[in-house]
Amino acid sequence: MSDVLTISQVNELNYEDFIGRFGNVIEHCSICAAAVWRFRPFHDIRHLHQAICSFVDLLPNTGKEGVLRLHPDLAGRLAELGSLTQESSAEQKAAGLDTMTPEEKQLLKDTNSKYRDKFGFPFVICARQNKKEAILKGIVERLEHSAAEELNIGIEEVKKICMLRLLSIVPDEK
Ligand SMILES: NC(=O)N[C@H]1NC(=O)NC1=O
Repeated sequence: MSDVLTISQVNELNYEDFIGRFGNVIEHCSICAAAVWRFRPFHDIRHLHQAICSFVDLLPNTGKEGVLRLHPDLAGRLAELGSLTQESSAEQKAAGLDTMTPEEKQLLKDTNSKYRDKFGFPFVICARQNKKEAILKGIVERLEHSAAEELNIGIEEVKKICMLRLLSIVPDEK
């Protein structure tokens, strides 16, 4: 199978192959792809994205928190151990998180811990749409929010990450 797919090829995938290709468009959360397979045929990649987002939106808050918890910290332990998923590793690199100074790294680590202590889930941001400076600024600002606000913002970021992961598998035909 080629690296990228057309939407017609997506619509022809059996369940196992669909999960094989889309199981990680939401980090470590293959249930999102499993839940939407029944909605084939998809008109285009946006339609598939919409189906996944609707499934996520229907989760209770505990489920949404769970989705956030499945995300690795940016420049955290898993990154240091080289144990990130391929997708997450590429995204963190795209943001320049692999080229942070020791001071920037420590600041992000400390702020990530504060964030997790306050909200009970990790700070999630679409790394492909933000450079390291914006991420460091963003986390400090978002620490001031309420848990309800952060749950919403975090889930919206997950949806952006999902769209970019989908587009890397099924480039936009327009
Ligand atoms: N914590 C966090 O935001 N992680 C994610 N963000 C992103 O773009 N990829 C991730 O794994």
